Amino acid sequence: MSSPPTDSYPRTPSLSSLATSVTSLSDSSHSKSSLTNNSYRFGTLCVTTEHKDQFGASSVPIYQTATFKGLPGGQYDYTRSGNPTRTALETQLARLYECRRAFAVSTGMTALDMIIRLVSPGDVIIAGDDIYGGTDRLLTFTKTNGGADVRHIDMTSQTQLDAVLEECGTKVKMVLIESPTNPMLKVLDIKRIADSVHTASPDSLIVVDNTMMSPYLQRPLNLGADIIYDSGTKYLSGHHDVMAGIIAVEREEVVKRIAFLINSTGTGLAPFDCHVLLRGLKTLSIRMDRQASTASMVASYLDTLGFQVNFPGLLSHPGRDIHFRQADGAGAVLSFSTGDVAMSERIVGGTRLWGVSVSFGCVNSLISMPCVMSHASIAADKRAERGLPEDLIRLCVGIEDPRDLIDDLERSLLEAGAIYERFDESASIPTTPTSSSVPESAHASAIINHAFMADPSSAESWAVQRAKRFRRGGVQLGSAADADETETLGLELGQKLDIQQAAAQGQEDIVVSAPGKVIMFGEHAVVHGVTAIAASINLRCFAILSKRPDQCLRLDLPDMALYEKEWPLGSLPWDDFTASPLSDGRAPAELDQRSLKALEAFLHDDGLPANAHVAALAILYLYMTMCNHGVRRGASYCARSALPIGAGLGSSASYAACISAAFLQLFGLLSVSNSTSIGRPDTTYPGRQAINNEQATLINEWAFLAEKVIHGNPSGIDNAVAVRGGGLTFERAINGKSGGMKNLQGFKSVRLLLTDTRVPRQTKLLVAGVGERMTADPAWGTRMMDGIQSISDEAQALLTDVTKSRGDFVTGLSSLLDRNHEYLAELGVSHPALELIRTKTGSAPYRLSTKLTGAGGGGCAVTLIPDDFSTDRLDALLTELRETGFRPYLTSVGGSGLGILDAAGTAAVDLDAPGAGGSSHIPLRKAFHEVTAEQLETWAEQTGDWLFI
Ligand SMILES: Nc1ncnc2c1ncn2[C@@H]1O[C@H](COP(=O)(O)OP(=O)(O)O)[C@@H](O)[C@H]1O
Ligand SMILES: C[C@@](O)(CCOP(=O)(O)O)CC(=O)O
Repeated sequence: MSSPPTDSYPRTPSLSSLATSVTSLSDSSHSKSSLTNNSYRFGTLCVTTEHKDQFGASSVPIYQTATFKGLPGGQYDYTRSGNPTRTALETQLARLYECRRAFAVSTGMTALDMIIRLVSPGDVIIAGDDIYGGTDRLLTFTKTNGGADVRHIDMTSQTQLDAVLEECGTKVKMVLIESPTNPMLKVLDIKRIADSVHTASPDSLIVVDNTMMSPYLQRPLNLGADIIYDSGTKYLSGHHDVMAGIIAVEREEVVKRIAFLINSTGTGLAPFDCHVLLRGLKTLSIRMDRQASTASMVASYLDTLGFQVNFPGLLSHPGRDIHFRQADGAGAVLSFSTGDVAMSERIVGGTRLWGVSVSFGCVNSLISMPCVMSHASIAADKRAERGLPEDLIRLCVGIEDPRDLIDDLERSLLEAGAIYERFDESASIPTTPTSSSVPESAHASAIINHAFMADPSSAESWAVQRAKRFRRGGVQLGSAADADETETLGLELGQKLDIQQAAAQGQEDIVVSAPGKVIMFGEHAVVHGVTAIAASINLRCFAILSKRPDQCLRLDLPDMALYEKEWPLGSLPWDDFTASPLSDGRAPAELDQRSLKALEAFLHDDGLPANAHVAALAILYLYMTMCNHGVRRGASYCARSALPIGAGLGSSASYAACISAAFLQLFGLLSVSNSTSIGRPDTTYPGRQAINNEQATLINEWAFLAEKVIHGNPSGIDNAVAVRGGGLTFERAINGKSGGMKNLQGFKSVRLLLTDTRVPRQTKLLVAGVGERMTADPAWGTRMMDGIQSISDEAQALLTDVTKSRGDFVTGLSSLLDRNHEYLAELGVSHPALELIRTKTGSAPYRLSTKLTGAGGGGCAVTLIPDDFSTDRLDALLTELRETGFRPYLTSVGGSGLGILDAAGTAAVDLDAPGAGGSSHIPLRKAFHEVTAEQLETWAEQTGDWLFI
């Protein structure tokens, strides 16, 4: 086997000539020596070299010299042609590859370049269709620059191979293969390919890229290959600190030609790099063992999660049997598809321990998306043609503790919405060496760690058990028929989860509601410190929040142009979102402008109307702020309002109160129980006072924050009413005033007509407009504010004066309404439509008092209906208003504030079901979506017991 090099290629001197004091282990370099592969096993070969030097150096010295002195005929003259450090490395590589001769060149691509130069123009090279991007690039260059004719085929297909062999016959001079392939991990039958190619074209060289396996796991020269090349940058060196390429050859004539090319082109590996590679080789087998066993765990983990995993170690791998016939292990590279490029990008970007990097074989684990990284040089259409999925993720497993690697991957998968947690008990996590049952001492934990690592099968089953805690998110689109039967929680790519099953798994829904309001006196002025008087109305906003085990947030806002959005949590702009709750979970006093901007930028180009945009913004702002308390929780949230929106009846505040109460519960910052619902004084809302004052304050503070997102500079009155209910006076803490609110009972018996002009307007702009006018003319502003304050004072007195007759009370209130409206008109917030309603309601035969309510500029007018106002007249008025195009609502005021559905009493009711009224149970969320706006109130009442503030 050992045949000394001849003069036709660079001299490769005997190392023994350098030794003076060390017993020679070999008398010939680049040969299988007395320390043969038969004598020692691979791991031993790795750490024993044939090197000997004149001083007995234990480690191969670095001959950092370009030239060697001496007369012609010496063993070395010029490092391009040969260098003792390179000789030592090449000798070692030849032992590991069990070959006649190994060469070390500057990179793996250099190795391929040297090999490709062995063919001539017109020759045919057959290459696989799943090859490294750099290989593809070099082959394309060869093909397009008058070199060989390159044919890419699926090398797993004997038919395709036979077809090219048949067509090209002996013109086939080289076949390039890799097994397993990179990155699809397809397995090729090396022996079968070598045999059929050699039969069809005996001169053809079978070239195997063995980088994925290294000589430790696979030695293709024994399978009929002629040349092996290996990127030494990968497993051979193992630390990503050197670049190198290896060519291993058995046939002597090939040895000569390769040696000639390397010498001629000067591509031999530099001495220092040879030294680094030699050092890396010592740990090759031990690294590979660890990396491969962890890779097996990771592959089983991902496979159990339900991903399409490519790894020859998996029982399901189609090439498994062939692989284990020709290789000693499955290796440490695997790939998997998620079904969605963006999701894959999030997974790759979300890992911390797995480094995002090209290449593989390092002691550190790496993650990449081949299509945008290592294989980006292959054109997209070619990638598609060759079946390389754009969403493919490649994992190159290192030597870290496998549990940390799985922890890191799992977190990223969760954050990307690729998996979500199951809640069924059968999926409990197995006891692991890191669990709390493990003794604390360092010694004990070392023993357990050792046992864990030393038993690959138990480690693998640990990984499988662990994966069973999760379900896969994304893809797996259900059929249209499925869609009717299961409730789509809107997982990004249509993953379906039966809501009843979800409920059975403990994912109960949170249902909340909050009332709208009518401002009787003091709107706008309240922003500037004047007392306002307001009361809740019996039209409410409702919201349902379903906890989701996956890491996604979904918003359904049917009232906002059917706004439907879903985001994997990992895709939200966390980096720039720094707002967080106070340490006790309370709301920060002010909006964090940076966080708000980040969210605005995130939602910026969603192409939706501004009101939908701001509605989503409010939810996301509260949600992300609460998340920054410590934990991110997936949820689907849907809000619907029985209130007219943007009509001045506090739809935004009731909406904000719902967001607050729902998400506070999601994050466990609020939990209410009906055990406190003592007293139940209000017969309409049996659970009244079940939510205590402290909880009401918490909800109100968060609701105010959401109102700020929607309104910019609200006074806080709307959300105070939406949360507290009833009637109240409200003063903003501004201009040195302490601010506060007081309950008022007087409204309870008042009948109001609210007439929606249906003229859209924006509170934010109207409030800002008044502010600007006041700044421009402070004296005018003061006059306005003082006037409105005195109206509020009079109204307060009236509402609390128990001595007043009912008639005087109503008349007094009516005149205050008229006076207040005049001020509002002077503030510039009325509208012709509002004035028309005033005219209609104020003229004969009705003679009623009306004012605008809320921000004005359109929106609603409020008309006081005296107790003795006849039904006929009222009907006539309603008809007239409707015919004019307005939308009148008769309402009572002073109802309950924020309510939470008592989970214990939860039952979904289908109002349309035969014999409805509670008998037919359908998923809560589904019912919530399906009932009409008018049915919402009834649906809510029938659904269960409500707890109120
Ligand atoms: N049911 C709802 N769904 C989504 N967003 C809502 C809902 N109700 C209110 N909003 C938000 O509040 C805004 C209305 O606020 P605003 O103009 O002050 O009117 P209002 O006087 O009714 O509070 C809407 O544009 C939207 O952003
Ligand atoms: C105009 C204002 O006084 C009341 C809110 O009006 P509206 O319900 O958003 O139309 C503003 C505020 O108090 O924040």
